[in-house]
Amino acid sequence: MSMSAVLRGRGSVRSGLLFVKKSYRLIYTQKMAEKSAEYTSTNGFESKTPFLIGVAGGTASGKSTVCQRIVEKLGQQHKEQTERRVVCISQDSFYRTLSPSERMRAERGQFNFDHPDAFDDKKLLAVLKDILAGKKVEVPEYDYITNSISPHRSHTIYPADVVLIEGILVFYFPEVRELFHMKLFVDTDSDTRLARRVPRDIMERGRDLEQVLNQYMNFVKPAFEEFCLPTKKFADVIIPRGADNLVAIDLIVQHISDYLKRSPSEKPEFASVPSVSDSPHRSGKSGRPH
Ligand SMILES: Nc1ncnc2c1ncn2[C@@H]1O[C@H](COP(=O)(O)OP(=O)(O)O)[C@@H](O)[C@H]1O
Ligand SMILES: O=c1ccn([C@@H]2O[C@H](COP(=O)(O)O)[C@@H](O)[C@H]2O)c(=O)[nH]1
Repeated sequence: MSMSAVLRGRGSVRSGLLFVKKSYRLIYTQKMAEKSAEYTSTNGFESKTPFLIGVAGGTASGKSTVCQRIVEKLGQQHKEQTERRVVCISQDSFYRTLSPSERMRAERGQFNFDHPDAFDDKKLLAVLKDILAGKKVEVPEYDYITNSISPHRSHTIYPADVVLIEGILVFYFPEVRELFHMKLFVDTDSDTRLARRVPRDIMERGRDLEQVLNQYMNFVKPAFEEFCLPTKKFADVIIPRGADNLVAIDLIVQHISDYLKRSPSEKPEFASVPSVSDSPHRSGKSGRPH
């Protein structure tokens, strides 16, 4: 693939960042290729550090699903944790511990979990730095029913080649943002996101309809507009329609794969990356309509 191949959709390239609106062709820009060559120094860490990818986007935009697709396409989903070369972390694991009065408000759906202050950004930064330093880290599991970190459940993240961290505000904190080698923004329209969040929160997060809608109107929507949406401008790649966008996901996977091959660190033995023409979308096997 030519280094100067440029995506020529209805997107635009500004200051080396790629803004993609609706249609895609190729996703490499000269700037991105140059950035690949700078892999050893882009975030101030040594060359053996993992390729760190931030995945931002509104609630229920499909961030986790996009990460899952990337893991699958890199052939990692069935590997043991210790063998995985691509791992995913959620920013939700870095919600801070609430005070007793905040906890009472949270139980009534009156705490703003979409505000940057709800996160322990210092801890998130420290953990990401440890990951970049090639250390094994423990990442707690967040419990949306108790609105707190599970005291007894955490995941060990072993040194990996690619680490994805997804969350509504992963691009909000400048020191965290600067660590990423690649920044993705999952751009799914608000109606779709709300339509997905309602059943998810009722079925998986122990809420009732009134609670979900009140929280959405009072906190989630205003905070998305104030804190999350403005971070879209930091993205290298914007993914319209989230996980439905198989073309974008294939191109990103291809880029990660190429990026890793070009780095001076160990060459990962990823499963072969399917070409765009192999994707289920193109071969008519897509499960989900656009
Ligand atoms: N492309 C899609 N089509 C249909 N449902 C989807 C799609 N992407 C995600 N979902 C569903 O929407 C909900 C939120 O998706 P998720 O990936 O967890 O979003 P996020 O991580 O941004 O909160 C989940 O129930 C998921 O199964
Ligand atoms: O205790 C909590 C913690 C978070 N939330 C909501 O979760 C979303 C972020 O998770 P996504 O998977 O990206 O949707 C955020 O909008 C919070 O409102 C919660 O309801 N309770």
